[in-house]
Amino acid sequence: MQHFEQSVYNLIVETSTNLPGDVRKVIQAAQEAEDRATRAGLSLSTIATNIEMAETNVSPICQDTGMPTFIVHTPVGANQIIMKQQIRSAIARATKDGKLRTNSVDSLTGSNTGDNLGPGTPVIHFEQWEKEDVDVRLILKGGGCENKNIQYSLPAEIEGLGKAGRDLDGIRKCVMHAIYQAQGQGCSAGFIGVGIGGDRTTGYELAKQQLFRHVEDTNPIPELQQLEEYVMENANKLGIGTMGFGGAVTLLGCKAGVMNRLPASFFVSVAYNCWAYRRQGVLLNAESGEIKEWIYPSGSDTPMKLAAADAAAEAVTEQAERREVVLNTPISEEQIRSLKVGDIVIINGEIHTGRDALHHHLMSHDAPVDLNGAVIYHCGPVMLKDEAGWKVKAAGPTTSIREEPYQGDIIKKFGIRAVIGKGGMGAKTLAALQEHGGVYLNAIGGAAQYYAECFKNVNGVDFMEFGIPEAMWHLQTEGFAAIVTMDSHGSSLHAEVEKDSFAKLAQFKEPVFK
Ligand SMILES: O=C(O)C[C@H](O)C(=O)O
Ligand code: SF4
Repeated sequence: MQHFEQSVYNLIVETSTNLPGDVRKVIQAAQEAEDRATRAGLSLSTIATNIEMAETNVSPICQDTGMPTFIVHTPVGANQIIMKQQIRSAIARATKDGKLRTNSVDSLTGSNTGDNLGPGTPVIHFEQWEKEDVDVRLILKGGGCENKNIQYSLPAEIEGLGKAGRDLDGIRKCVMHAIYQAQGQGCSAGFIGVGIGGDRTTGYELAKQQLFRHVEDTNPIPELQQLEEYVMENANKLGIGTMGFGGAVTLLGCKAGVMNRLPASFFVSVAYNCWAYRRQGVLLNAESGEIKEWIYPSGSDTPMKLAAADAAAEAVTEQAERREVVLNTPISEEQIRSLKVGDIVIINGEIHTGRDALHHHLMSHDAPVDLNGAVIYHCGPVMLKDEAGWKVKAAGPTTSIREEPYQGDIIKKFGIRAVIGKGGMGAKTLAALQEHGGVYLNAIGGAAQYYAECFKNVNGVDFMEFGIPEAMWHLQTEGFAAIVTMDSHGSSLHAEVEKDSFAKLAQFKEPVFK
């Protein structure tokens, strides 16, 4: 097994940087289905470009490289203790090389271990089988989409859909609601794994296991095949679209599995995965540990480029028609008040990253830099340091709604004019934007390579003690494009899409499966 560790390292790098062919195909199909002149269409071409960039740069597709979760099948008698040690060293090495973000955080102290190792991380499941080879599969599922997982206990009264019983039709309602409640916050268009039955723990596990299925496969259980087909036919009618901007494509895949349950329990667990659906696998020679074959089609065989170049050309034409405003930091109130939902903003100058730990801190402390007229970017980047200093390796937006309890107060306290993130924010922030004169700018979630290119220099960093993702990075920025989705006049695209999709959810109320 001398090559085992290297093979696992290669698997990690491939999973983080090269989206598999079956996933790429459905993203391409979404591009075809979506009107390219819309916000959703433009976002999909950015996503396609980002997928290509990650492959070329051998850098993370999305900065959130998730909870590394391995499922390993070994021949009887194989030494699992050594395998576990080697998986852990491969994880630490991939982290050091900037292929994974430092994602393992002490839940009590908040300190980041810095190497992705710690109690519970990475997750490794072993299973023995009677074959000769070792099968290692890995999924990197990010925190934003993980937060949109949901579990239902039937029978239940489901918001917008009424009564859901302990039958296939009740399950159908849970799944439709799960897609609705994710809105754009899990970086739609997404994939869902559904686990029917089990207990609360095994139900979620079953849901996540479904994400290891091939996108094109067919469910062998007729009822579940029917369910999957129904969901694929109907989910897009919710109109949530890419990043929750509204649009024709909301869901890219649905896979359901079933297991027995206790008489008293009936759980339906849904694992939501963003478009950055990073999972791969390798079959290894059990003697040498060398890779014999890859389990999922390689992304390199399905280039996004044609589609990306084509769409980019159209996007240029489109941008000529769309209002585009260039803003240099610090930004004045007058400039902000002139912006409306739908405008595209291009930001130049220094901006500052800030997410959960920073927002909490700023509630009761001063800021280390002047934030008057500033732009805060909800982002936890992948950073690497060499002799020349820090470099941004991947830097897409994080889900903004987590900052909802703080954002309005912080905007007013420090005089911030723009907040960049994804998925939108709530009523409290909207009111603060209106009162103080601020905007919320939505960037494309997961497009971490695309945005990393906009950061020309790392001017400085504060709060390194929060760990790399949570630190406050001061970034010299050029040409960062984002869409105004909440303005200073009380308009919010997110509130609109949520309201529209809720109205559309009601069409799925009547029973379908008897
Ligand atoms: O932690 C992050 O960088 C992003 C997260 O995956 C999110 O979707 O909010
Ligand atoms: S930022 Fe979006 S694409 Fe990246 S892990 Fe989170 S949900 Fe997925």
